[in-house]
Amino acid sequence: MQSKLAASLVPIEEQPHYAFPVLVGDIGGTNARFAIIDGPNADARTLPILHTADFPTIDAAIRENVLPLLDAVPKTAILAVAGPIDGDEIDLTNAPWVVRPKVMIAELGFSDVVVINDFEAQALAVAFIDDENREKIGGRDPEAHASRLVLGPGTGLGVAGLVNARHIWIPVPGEGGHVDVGPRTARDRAIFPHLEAIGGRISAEQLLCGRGIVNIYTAIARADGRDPQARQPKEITAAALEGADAGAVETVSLFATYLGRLAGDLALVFMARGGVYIGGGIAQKIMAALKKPEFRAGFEDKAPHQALLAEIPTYVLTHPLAALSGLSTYARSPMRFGLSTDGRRWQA
Ligand SMILES: Nc1ncnc2c1ncn2[C@@H]1O[C@H](COP(=O)(O)OP(=O)(O)OP(=O)(O)O)[C@@H](O)[C@H]1O
Repeated sequence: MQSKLAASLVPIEEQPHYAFPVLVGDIGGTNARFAIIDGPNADARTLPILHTADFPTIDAAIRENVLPLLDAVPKTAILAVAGPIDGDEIDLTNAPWVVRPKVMIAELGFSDVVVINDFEAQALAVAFIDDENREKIGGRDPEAHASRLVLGPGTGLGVAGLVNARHIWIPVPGEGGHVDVGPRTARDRAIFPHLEAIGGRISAEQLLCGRGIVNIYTAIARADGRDPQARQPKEITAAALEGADAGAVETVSLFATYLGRLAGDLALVFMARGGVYIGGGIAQKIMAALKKPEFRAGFEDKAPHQALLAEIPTYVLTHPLAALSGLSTYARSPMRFGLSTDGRRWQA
């Protein structure tokens, strides 16, 4: 009775319908991942991951390395991008690509192009996730219909909420990766002056992404009076997991603490009793470090709300292509989601 009422409240003309084949794409600052869905009941077939730096434009990447692998030109493209969607030319925040849906329709042969935020796509994935695709790190069982939160360090730091209302899941995108962060402990107060302020402040993304790992590592060295070595994020996390370099070990420990603190703050904002999910490329690679006490301690240490946070479960998303899986579920059954396509859908 209740679900019939809910369905009747969603005007049918507001529920999009997509023609197959549908190409789904997750376009990050470093990696571009695609999958093709041939029909409403077909499995998504994932295509080889491309590096954005290897192609001058997204159109060249699709024309040269996606379309030749397909039996037919996709009718629909649903793309998730790391960047604000405002108009017909969508710039990626951390890469030189520009997504031009009108040009894609004219030159690549698509009839329908939808562009959403990449963490909105992660939120779609979290709506119907199962235990196989997540690893729990602390907390009680989630409340099935309570709000959820997904955040993920990658090339940048993405954040989205996921709210259940009127029996559908509504992703809430935002720029939560750019909130201010500040020092709490004496050690933080020694390290923070050595972090570069941008526009007079330190934002979460300056600590919680690939570049952020390097920033923490460098600031620790400077705080300790050492010249920092130039190292890649993956070299620092590999050295930390081997226990080979004290600066690297502390970097990953602080990264886990800072990620836990931010996740806890945002869980309070969303009252995320449905669970907090850590996506992005880095979390899966440092799972062992996130399972140590620092992450949950940072998450729960929120007086006067420690008891509330202690109950909220945190997970690492272990699906290797979570955003694509969310986009695929959405392409097949958009009516299960409250995803607005206003200003984000272009049709031939
Ligand atoms: N083992 C590792 N440890 C730490 N950082 C890593 C590791 N491997 C890759 N990275 C960093 O992860 C980042 C890439 O993350 P990801 O794979 O999520 O890419 P992306 O989807 O293109 O990013 P985004 O969606 O944030 O733009 C790069 O900054 C890279 O240096």
